Amino acid sequence: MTTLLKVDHVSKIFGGLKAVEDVSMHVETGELVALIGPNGAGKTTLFNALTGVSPATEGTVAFRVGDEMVSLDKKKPYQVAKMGIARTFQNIRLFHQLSVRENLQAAMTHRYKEGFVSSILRLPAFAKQEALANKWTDEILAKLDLTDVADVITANLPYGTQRRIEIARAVATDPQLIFLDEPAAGMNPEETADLAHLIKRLQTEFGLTVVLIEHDMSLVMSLAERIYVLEHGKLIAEGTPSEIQHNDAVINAYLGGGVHA
Ligand SMILES: Nc1ncnc2c1ncn2[C@@H]1O[C@H](COP(=O)(O)OP(=O)(O)OP(=O)(O)O)[C@@H](O)[C@H]1O
Repeated sequence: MTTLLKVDHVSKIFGGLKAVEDVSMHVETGELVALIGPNGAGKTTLFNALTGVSPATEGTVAFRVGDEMVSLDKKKPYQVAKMGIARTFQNIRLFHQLSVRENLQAAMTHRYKEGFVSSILRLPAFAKQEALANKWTDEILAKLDLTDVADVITANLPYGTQRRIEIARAVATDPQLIFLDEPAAGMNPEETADLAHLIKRLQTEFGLTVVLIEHDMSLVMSLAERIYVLEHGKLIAEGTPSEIQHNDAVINAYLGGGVHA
């Protein structure tokens, strides 16, 4: 196994609040890892620190590019995306007035190598790129069962489908690593079962490394190979689903909520 993402002693402070405190973790290439913890534990803050959305106050983050581990510190979200890291958000952030296809194509723009002049003059090289992007879009739409709704305005689609489109859009950026922030939030049991299948496919079929924040414990326990647990900004445990379910510190953190699948 090779390490794809390495997080060393990351902290994030908001005013006087240490939302994330001295977190170190690693993600191996091809793994499906979950990050869990009670409400307000700092999970989204950590995702934001790792993806340049709201940089860490302290610590370092490195991502593998070829044989090298490259620092993500001070990188802007678009630079992080270009390096091969995609993410979805807890609250859906699609272009709601655009079609599904247009949402995916907007996510692909950094794949275009041709410049502005080539694009406005519609030079042959640009037309070739555009044809390739259309082909990629069709492939992703088909693989994520979205072909039937490709030309529908996303605002008019059910919530579960919008969540799937968010994942499709993240896939369209051609990432190596994908962060999913509470993808099952607000889904009914049937949608959640479909989602679990899709997340597994991201790993097995699309060859992606997946890091998942999720409150649905049965989803986490059935999908994750390894789990990190945050409480009050600190990592309190790391292990396999079975180890986590029997970890006293984790059971205490969830007391009343239940960590069992
Ligand atoms: N921009 C911000 N400014 C100040 N405090 C913040 C900010 N963002 C988050 N926090 C605080 O940081 C702590 C961690 O929040 P965060 O959203 O990361 O937790 P979480 O584990 O993702 O929670 P949930 O599971 O409820 O989504 C909380 O106390 C929250 O109020």
